[in-house]
Amino acid sequence: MIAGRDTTAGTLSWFLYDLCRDQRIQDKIAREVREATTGDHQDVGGVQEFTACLTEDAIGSMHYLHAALTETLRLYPAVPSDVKCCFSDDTLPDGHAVRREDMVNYLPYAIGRMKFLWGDDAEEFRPERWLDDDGLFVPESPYKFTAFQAGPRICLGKEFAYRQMKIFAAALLYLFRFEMWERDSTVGYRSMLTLKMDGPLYVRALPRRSTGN
Ligand code: HEM
Repeated sequence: MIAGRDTTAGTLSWFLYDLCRDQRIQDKIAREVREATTGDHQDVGGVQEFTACLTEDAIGSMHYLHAALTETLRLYPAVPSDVKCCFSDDTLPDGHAVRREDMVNYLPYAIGRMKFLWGDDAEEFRPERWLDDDGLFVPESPYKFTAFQAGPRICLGKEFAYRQMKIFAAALLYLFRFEMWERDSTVGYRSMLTLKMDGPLYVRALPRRSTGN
């Protein structure tokens, strides 16, 4: 339940929060979703007609949405801290010696915000950092972007999670524009097994097509 549900649900909450704080990015994703699905035909009807346009190809072509979800996971990794147990005496890449049965924690939350890895704007939500000059998504090494862990025990549901989140986000952003209920309000986090918000996220949902964006 935690692996498959709290992770994606929590990530989508942080994603919505990020988009409420930057309407430019939100509108850009909504445009990409529209172009990839219904194109110029803006009046496809309701959610059922829209989801019929969400083909494999359409979802696969949403590079900016993919980048925005990845950027959300960089800043708000669903598993913010992960613990491992050493099978044998070893030396970590930085020269640190560990002994058999030592516990080692790594912190995707901290790693995702390190300036020496991500640049001076590491704390900024900027999906563009994941795109090449043609707007195509460029993945990072899982040893740098650690939200899904790395190596043989990397998250088994990673591709499924992206697909699920992209479908959900695309439907929401095609139909609605979201803004914070109280302008400029912020939320903090509670670090549990997964990264939770420390309170409710109050947002306002406005029908998007009537806004022209
Ligand atoms: C945003 C979504 C998700 C994130 C960030 C995430 C992250 C992770 C992380 C960090 C681990 C490694 C935990 C550890 O062993 O220390 C993991 C493992 C795993 N995840 Fe996910 N996960 C997500 C969604 C999902 C979904 C949707 C599923 C299933 C449909 C899933 C299935 C699994 C499974 C089965 C493992 C264990 C893999 C193994 O030990 O070989 N995850 N995930």
